[in-house]
Amino acid sequence: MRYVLSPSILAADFTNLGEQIRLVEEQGAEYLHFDVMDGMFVPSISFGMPVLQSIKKATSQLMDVHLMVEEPIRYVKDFQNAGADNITVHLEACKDLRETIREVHSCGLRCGVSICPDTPVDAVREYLDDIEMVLIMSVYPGFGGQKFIPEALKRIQELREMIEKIEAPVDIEVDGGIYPSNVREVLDAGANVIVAGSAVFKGNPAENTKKFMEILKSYE
Ligand SMILES: O=C(CO)[C@@H](O)[C@H](O)COP(=O)(O)O
Repeated sequence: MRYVLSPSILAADFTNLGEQIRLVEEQGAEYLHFDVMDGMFVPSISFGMPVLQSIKKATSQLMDVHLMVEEPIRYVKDFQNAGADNITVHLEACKDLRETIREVHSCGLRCGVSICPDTPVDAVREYLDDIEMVLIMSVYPGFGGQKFIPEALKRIQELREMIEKIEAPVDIEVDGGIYPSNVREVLDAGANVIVAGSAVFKGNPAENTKKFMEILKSYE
């Protein structure tokens, strides 16, 4: 299994974004997590296609786009054109999740399905044969800098067992409140893609990424 860090630029210093991205890429972060918020599915509004388009030119990292928007199917092509590689949609936000997954795949992109902390893990079971990743939220989506919800660990374990049973090559990404101090618990539970915003970009992004990468490498 590959273990990957996906730094969430929501916590980055936007006056210095290019440089911050360079620092995390240099330390081996293979993905860049791009949180899109619409003010409807979640209360906050973040950024969209023009920002992704600029970032895409500045790095060779994989663009890991997390759409926290109502009816994300409306925006899949736009984010493909802007440079997305993975598109993750929320199960709770889609009228027709199967159609949304088809739309992501028809754009040639990897598809993730995300679930909020109160959505039963079992809700993703019927999609596991059709997607590349499940994103388990370990905070309520909408804001960076929140505290990790410990119940997420059981949910990760449950999902990993489900995935192993059907032998599907599905990544488990976990997002929210992850730091070097608790990332091992998340990995031990069965996650292999780690999103970290504050823990990477607050302080020294290079040093912070290095710490995460040392831990992730020790799992390979
Ligand atoms: O999607 C979200 C929040 O909705 C996350 O990607 C956060 O951006 C993670 O931030 P930290 O909890 O790591 O600060």
